[in-house]
Order: sequence, then C-alpha cells, then structure tokens
Amino acid sequence: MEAIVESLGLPPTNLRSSLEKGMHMIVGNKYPQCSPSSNILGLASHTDHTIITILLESMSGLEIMDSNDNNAWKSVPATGGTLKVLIGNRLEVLGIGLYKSVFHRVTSNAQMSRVSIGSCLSFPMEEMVEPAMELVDEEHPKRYRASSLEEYIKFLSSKADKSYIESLKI
Ligand SMILES: O=C(O)CCC(=O)C(=O)O
Ligand SMILES: [Fe+2]
Repeated sequence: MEAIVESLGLPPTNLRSSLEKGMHMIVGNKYPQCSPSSNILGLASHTDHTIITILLESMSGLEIMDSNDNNAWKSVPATGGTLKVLIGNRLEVLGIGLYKSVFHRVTSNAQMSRVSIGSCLSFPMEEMVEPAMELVDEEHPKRYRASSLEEYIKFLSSKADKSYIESLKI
C-alpha cells in the first residue's frame, strides 16, 4: 500500500494511521452453475467502494469494462493462483483520478460453479475521505467530494440513478 501511496506523489506513510484503524474485510463469493440461456449475471456491474480489493478466483468469469474501447466488456483470464488487484473508489478519490476504479462484473457459467475470495481494504467506517490536499492546485482541482464508508452503505439502500463513483464527482 505504501508503494501505491508513494506513486501518487504522497509520503509513503501518509495513510498508515487510517489503515491501521481501517476495515479489512474478507468477502467470499460463490456463483452456482447457471444455464447461459437464462442470461443471468453472477454479479452485476459495479466498482468497489474500497481503497483496493485483492481477488483470488477459482476460474474465469470476471469481466472489466474497457473505457478505451467503447465501454466493451473484456474477460479477465484466470491464471492459476494469481492475485488480481482492483482499484477501489477511495483510491480514485484520494489520487484525484490518477488511478481509476474499474467497473467489473461476473458472468454465469453453465458447467461449473465458481468461487472467489476478495480481500477488501477500507478506511474506518466514519472517516471522510477526500482528494489529498497535497495534490490539489489550480491545475489539479479536487474533482471529488468527501465521503465515508458509512455514507456508501446508505447510498446502497437509496434508489440512486447513478453509480457511487459518479455521485462523488463534483
Ligand atoms: O468474484 C469475483 O471475481 C468478483 C467479486 C467482486 O467483484 C466483489 O466481491 O466485489
Ligand atoms: Fe467487486
């Protein structure tokens, strides 16, 4: 994490105390076998609310949206035992969009069920996260408003018509 923070141009220890107090959730997902004719997704398109998510999956099925190719869905190859790192909303906000949280989804599979384990790194529940002030100047405006994990949970139960990351853009 310190290397990622440093790559934003911030002191590597910048987030240390927030991370020590922060939430680290391990999420297990199981996607049962499902006929392709039903046209059902295993998991709908979303970006993660986290700082980063580290993902381990039993087989392929993960797709990411390629904003450089007309938002086409691209399959992510599952290469045995490889960990995948997804940028979450908090890191996008902190670095004023230098790293983008990617839209991803999981397809269904007619032959086999699939499992994945996500290691989700987050700030403390009530901590307001906003762009790092060291990175903000006249040429680099804030672009994102401050928000917390607590607020994200409320957002989930609201009937918002845009994605969470869009709702954070000023
Ligand atoms: O199962 C996967 O590969 C993705 C899981 C996921 O996106 C999530 O838990 O947020
Ligand atoms: Fe996700």
